[in-house]
Amino acid sequence: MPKSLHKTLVSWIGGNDLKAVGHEPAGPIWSTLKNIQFDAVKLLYAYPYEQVAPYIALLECHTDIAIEACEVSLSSPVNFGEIYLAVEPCLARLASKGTEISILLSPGTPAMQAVWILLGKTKFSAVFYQSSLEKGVEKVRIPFELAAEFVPSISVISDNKFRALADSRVPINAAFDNIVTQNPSMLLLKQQAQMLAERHVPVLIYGETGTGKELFARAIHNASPRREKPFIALNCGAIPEELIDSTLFGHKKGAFTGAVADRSGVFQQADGGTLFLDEFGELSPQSQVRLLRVLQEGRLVPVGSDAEHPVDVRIITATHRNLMEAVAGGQFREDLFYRVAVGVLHLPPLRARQGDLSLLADVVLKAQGGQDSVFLGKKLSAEAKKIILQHPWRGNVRELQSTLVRAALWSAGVNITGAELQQALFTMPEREPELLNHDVSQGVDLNDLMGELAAHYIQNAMAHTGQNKTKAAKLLGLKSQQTLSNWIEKYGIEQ
Ligand SMILES: Nc1ncnc2c1ncn2[C@@H]1O[C@H](COP(=O)(O)OP(=O)(O)OP(=O)(O)O)[C@@H](O)[C@H]1O
Repeated sequence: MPKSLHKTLVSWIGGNDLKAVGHEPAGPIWSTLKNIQFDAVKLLYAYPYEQVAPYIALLECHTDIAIEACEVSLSSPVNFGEIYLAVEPCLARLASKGTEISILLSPGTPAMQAVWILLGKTKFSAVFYQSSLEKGVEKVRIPFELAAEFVPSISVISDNKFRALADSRVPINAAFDNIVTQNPSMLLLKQQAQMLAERHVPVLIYGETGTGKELFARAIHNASPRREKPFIALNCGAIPEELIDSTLFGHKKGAFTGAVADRSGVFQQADGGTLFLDEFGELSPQSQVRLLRVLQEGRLVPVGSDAEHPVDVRIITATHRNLMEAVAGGQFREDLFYRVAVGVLHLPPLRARQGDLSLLADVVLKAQGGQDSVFLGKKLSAEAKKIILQHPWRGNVRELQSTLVRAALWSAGVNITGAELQQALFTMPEREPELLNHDVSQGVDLNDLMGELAAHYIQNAMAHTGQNKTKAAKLLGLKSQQTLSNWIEKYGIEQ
């Protein structure tokens, strides 16, 4: 039978693919090409050409199918707007030739995966694959229709609108004014959050504690068409397992001991509005199943009741855990992950937000002045600002806020001095590394410990240099590539 369609695999080139250079090709792309028959492969990459060229050459030696690789310039691998603008024309060109598009989801960042799913499930009808060491290459079943279930108006959102929204000159909605920043990556995140606010898609916010996940969630709600309806926040990690069902879905009087009256759950309280599920990664496997069912069916049954209630909430989830890793490790349900991880935002920790410390400090002090006259007119002296800029904030805006409040409370005059700020800082004791913590009286195996240390740094250096032994040896202060190989062999270090 003649082939009617050209079957093309499309993928970003990821770090695990590049590791293959110098050996047999490995990584998700090669595994997929080995296992599934395609007519062509189209690869996008945001790594420097020098790093990618040897990989492509290696692939070409091992396969006869046509390989086309295309460099994409991204200011950040999580920039949704830029990723969209790179990916959309590529898929459009393939679709216009009648190509059967298959997308490999594994390589790339969660933002890249989210854009693949958005486009591959809406504008272009694509088949999805993923490849992992544990499960090999699999076709991915994405058990929902984005266009039908989440974005009924997708067809009326024109490319121009999407492009305009992706363009950083779009004015930020006032709902985002509370998010104080002058850091370029945070400004972009505000733009992306605004894009997501306008559409009824679930949002997943990653970030260390106190980085502003709830602040973003509230801003998304306030900028969305649901702004007049409730915003309900729930910390999933703080609810005991036996109460999670009734907290989420409500209960009938008498459903269990202590249920003295009917009570609505957060889904009902947030009806028509937004439900923010913080510490989402902490939900137990049982709760994950029940939540998934409610999200799939759009209906819930309160504990102890027979009556079904329709669910009309927008879900925003937040976590500090890497959920992709939790999915790979089997602790988090993959189907639930894909259901909530449509719009993904990664909030950087405070220590990575250049330019924000000083600005935030001023805003926090001013805001505190509005709440309590004790703080009115308090200012940071130049010395206090210097200490703030030099302090290794662990990532947390809350830590900065409470330090400033303490310093302002203790300061005698209008100006907070350096000494007053220093006094207000809590310094965390450094944790002694495990490696130095063994009890010698119980005996230690020095060779094992040396091997552990060597493996840690050698693997890091190899990853950092794209598996280039000469460069890695240099980074580790070793004489040559041969010396590095000797270490690898001596301690049996896996690469
Ligand atoms: N960019 C910012 N501008 C102004 N305030 C901020 C900013 N980021 C965080 N904050 C403030 O820091 C505090 C912590 O923020 P938030 O509760 O949103 O963090 P979170 O990531 O949800 O924390 P957790 O993970 O602990 O729940 C809040 O008082 C918030 O207003």
